[in-house]
Amino acid sequence: MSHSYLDMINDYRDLYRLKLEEKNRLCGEIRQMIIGVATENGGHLASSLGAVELVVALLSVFDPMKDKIVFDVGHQAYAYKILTGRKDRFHTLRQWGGISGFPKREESPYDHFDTGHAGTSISAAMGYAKARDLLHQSHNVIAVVGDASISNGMSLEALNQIEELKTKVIIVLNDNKMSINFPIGGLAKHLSHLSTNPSYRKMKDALRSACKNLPLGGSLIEESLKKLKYQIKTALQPINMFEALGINYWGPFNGHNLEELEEVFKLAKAFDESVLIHVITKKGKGYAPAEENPTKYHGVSPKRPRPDAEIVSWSKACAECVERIAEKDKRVVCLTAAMEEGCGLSRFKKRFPDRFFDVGIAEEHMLTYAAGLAAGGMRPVAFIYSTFLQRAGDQLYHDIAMQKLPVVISLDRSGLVGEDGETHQGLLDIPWFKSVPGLIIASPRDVADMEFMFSNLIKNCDMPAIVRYPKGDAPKRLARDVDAPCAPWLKAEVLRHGREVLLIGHGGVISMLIESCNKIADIYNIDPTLVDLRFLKPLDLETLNKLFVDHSLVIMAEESYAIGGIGEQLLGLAQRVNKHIRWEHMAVPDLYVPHGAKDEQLRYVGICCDEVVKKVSEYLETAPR
Ligand SMILES: Cc1ncc(C[n+]2csc(CCOP(=O)(O)OP(=O)(O)O)c2C)c(N)n1
Ligand SMILES: CC(=O)[C@@H](O)[C@H](O)COP(=O)(O)O
Ligand SMILES: [Mg+2]
Repeated sequence: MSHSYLDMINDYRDLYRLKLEEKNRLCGEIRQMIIGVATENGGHLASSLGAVELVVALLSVFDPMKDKIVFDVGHQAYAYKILTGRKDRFHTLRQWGGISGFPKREESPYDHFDTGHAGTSISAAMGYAKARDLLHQSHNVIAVVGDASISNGMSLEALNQIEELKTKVIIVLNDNKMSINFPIGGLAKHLSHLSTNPSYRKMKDALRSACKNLPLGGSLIEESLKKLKYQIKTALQPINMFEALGINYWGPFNGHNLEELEEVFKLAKAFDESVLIHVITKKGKGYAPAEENPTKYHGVSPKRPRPDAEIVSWSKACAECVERIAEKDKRVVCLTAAMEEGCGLSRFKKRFPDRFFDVGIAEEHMLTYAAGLAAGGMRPVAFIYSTFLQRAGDQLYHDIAMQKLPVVISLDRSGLVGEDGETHQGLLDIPWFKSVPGLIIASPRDVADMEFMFSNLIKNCDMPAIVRYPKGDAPKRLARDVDAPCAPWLKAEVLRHGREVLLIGHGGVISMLIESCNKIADIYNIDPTLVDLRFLKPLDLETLNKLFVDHSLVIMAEESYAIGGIGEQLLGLAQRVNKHIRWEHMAVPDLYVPHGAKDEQLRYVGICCDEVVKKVSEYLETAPR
């Protein structure tokens, strides 16, 4: 499709040149660009398609060169990127060295706040607004937040404070009646009440008459705003949570009607208090498959050769493993924080609806709810991405581990995650949680060990535990004879008995270390030893100390930050038993790993076979032969 209007304009600054009808056509062209690039590169298709008119109207009324527009999660901001100077680079979306899939300050002066985790936009906008007031500046601050993200704890904490802060923030609530799946809870019901309540008709009429005075400005607008406030208050007699918190509520408006949106944004710009503008949009708008199935098209994967049907994802394998245990053990319940599909739980939900809980975007609540379930005699398994567990660190420590409650955290997307980039990497779970006393941390290399670990944890262990695994496909059996049993509980497993060079790893790096052993043997005629730690807490020091004594070079690899990694902990132990040992820790350095394919990220941080071989060659150059 030719992009005549998109070609006609450089960026948002040229929007004023387009008539309303032309702007609507521009929205169609922007949609086509988003569909084309996200289908190729992967990305958040449905959310961005639903926010096109919202973005065009915002950029027609506000100037992102001075006004601060903060997106919540930021996965709906593709049209914003296209219209703020990245139209010609949009085809590099989420690719290594390309533009990020989320707003990123270092990428553009128009991106005012880095986002990726839900619930941050209102707090950040309030900070921007208060700074503006204290510095006697006069720009506008706008938070764009979805109907599920506004239910996140952080959003509610911010909404609670906003009235007292006596500063003006414009909140655009983008209500498409969807999270990734359907939104849960009382707030979702309240929003649908607000969208359908007839008394809002009166308010919209009042808003419309106030808009008529806009061009005149001055005292007339003052007058009509005063009248507007009174009419809104009377119109909104039925409880409205935002009004109850002292926040002006306007809406609902049609989030695909450019004229209506621009009108209300202009009024909000002239208004002298914080206001929440409730807009109704369709997730996936303009692309029938995404409109029909916004869950499936929330995030689309980059085009890659189809893995063979045999291969199963870690998420699916773990969920099905827990499902089999739940068949026999009625105490087992599964929890997710709005990530049912991502964590592979849809089948569990269908089979055990009474033992499945989607708490919404509420990780903190999920963990302490799981603690209560465990205290009450259940065996909760909380499925959560490593990056999102960062939100619930204290709940894991204070509410679960300290009370020794048997909650199992099924920790998905641990390690490097690929195209979502910095905000979604799973690199902190080991440094943060290996210090939690009494917590078991398991890191299986294959499905066989994962099943052994979940089964033992749920059936025989009254301990809090994490089972961590990476994004992507799970090897059914790796370095394991067909009918060989799993290694003993809490023991490390020597996968290859060799000499001089010792490779240590766990979870997703084991297959790379196996490949490295073969290369080292071929090139240097050295037969390395390879150990799978399997358990990161407690560590199997008995096995490890014996190995440290007998080897002179140790290369320890893990997809975790080096600082606080297991490799850092083991170094001290190794030097105690063999002060001549040479130690190499292959882990993520002290930096944020940008978006791109996972193998590009692994090479960038040096967790790869070539790096292992290089370290062995450097060692051989100096080691006495
Ligand atoms: C703290 C946190 N938990 C979970 C997620 C995963 N996530 C990304 S978008 C999303 C749904 C957001 O729904 P909504 O705010 O309504 O935006 P929409 O996608 O409908 O436009 C979720 C759960 C996240 N980004 N951050
Ligand atoms: C925006 C967001 O946080 C989620 O959509 C996340 O991108 C899902 O990640 P996966 O694609 O790995 O399930
Ligand atoms: Mg939504």
